[in-house]
Amino acid sequence: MSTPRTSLRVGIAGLGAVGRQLATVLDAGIPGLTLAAIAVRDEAKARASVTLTGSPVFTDIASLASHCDIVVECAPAALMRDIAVPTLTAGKILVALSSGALLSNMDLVDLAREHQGQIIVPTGALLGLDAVSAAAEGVIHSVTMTTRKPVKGLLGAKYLVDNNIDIAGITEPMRIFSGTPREAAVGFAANLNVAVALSLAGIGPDRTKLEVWADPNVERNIHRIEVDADSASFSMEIQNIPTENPKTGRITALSVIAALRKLTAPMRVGT
Ligand SMILES: NC(=O)C1=CN([C@@H]2O[C@H](COP(=O)(O)OP(=O)(O)OC[C@H]3O[C@@H](n4cnc5c(N)ncnc54)[C@H](OP(=O)(O)O)[C@@H]3O)[C@@H](O)[C@H]2O)C=CC1
Ligand SMILES: O=C([O-])CC(=O)C(=O)O
Repeated sequence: MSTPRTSLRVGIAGLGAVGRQLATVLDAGIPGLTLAAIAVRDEAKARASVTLTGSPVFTDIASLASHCDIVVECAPAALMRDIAVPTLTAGKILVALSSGALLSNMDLVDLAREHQGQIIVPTGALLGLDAVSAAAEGVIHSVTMTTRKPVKGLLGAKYLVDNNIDIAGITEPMRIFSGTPREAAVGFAANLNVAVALSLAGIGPDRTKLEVWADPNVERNIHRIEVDADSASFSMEIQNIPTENPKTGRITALSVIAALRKLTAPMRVGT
């Protein structure tokens, strides 16, 4: 009989909207995956925010990697390096949700290569990165994404503050940004990680085109993508139901679970 695959120890960095959902699903039991540790900054508050039957270690982000084989980064973007460097230096896997923060820290890819670690950017709150990466094996002519979010999913973004754009009282949809994912990663660090993930799968953060609308008439975070390539043209749209964090869709944590399952599954579906 062959040796059974060992269980991969998963660590969660940041117990917010995504982290709590991930912790709950992992704690309920997924074959091949064990919730080993959670990095938080206020342990008492974190323990009170989630009900777990298992006993993961509660620790800080500097020590997290030492308890795990995989670290899922679901913390504010500004903490990306603090989480990624110890994980990748130890040759482990980093699942990066604050994908916008990767653009200004691309040396992390070299660090992963040097230590045989790996950075996984999951599809997260988006869709279709399988088709976009397949098309990128040929020639993609253009990728355009239009994001439409309720006002509360955008309030407080740096771009709005820096440009004195007031969306609080709008009664009609308002186009608030037209540019690239690279620009959005700076101006909307907590709102448009999906655009950066799309760009990394396709034609990069400077050639991908992005429009962002604040829309008082929608309740979901809606992303529409149009791709024109030499292999296919396709368009797709996702309408995300927000979590308790209005910026974050419910499907985000589920996308991470699906990606983690593929690491040990005897059959993988999708690229
Ligand atoms: N790629 C994608 O598709 C998506 C990416 N995202 C991104 O994923 C990340 C997580 O999203 P979400 O869960 O909604 O965010 P939340 O704001 O709900 O959660 C972030 C958590 O990080 C914690 N945190 C802050 N500082 C530290 C620290 N020093 N050590 C440990 N924990 C800390 C916060 O704790 P405290 O409660 O103490 O403040 C909070 O619980 C964000 O960057 C978001 O932009 C989100 C959705 C989709
Ligand atoms: O891009 C993000 O970080 C989150 C997002 O739009 C969504 O959840 O729909």
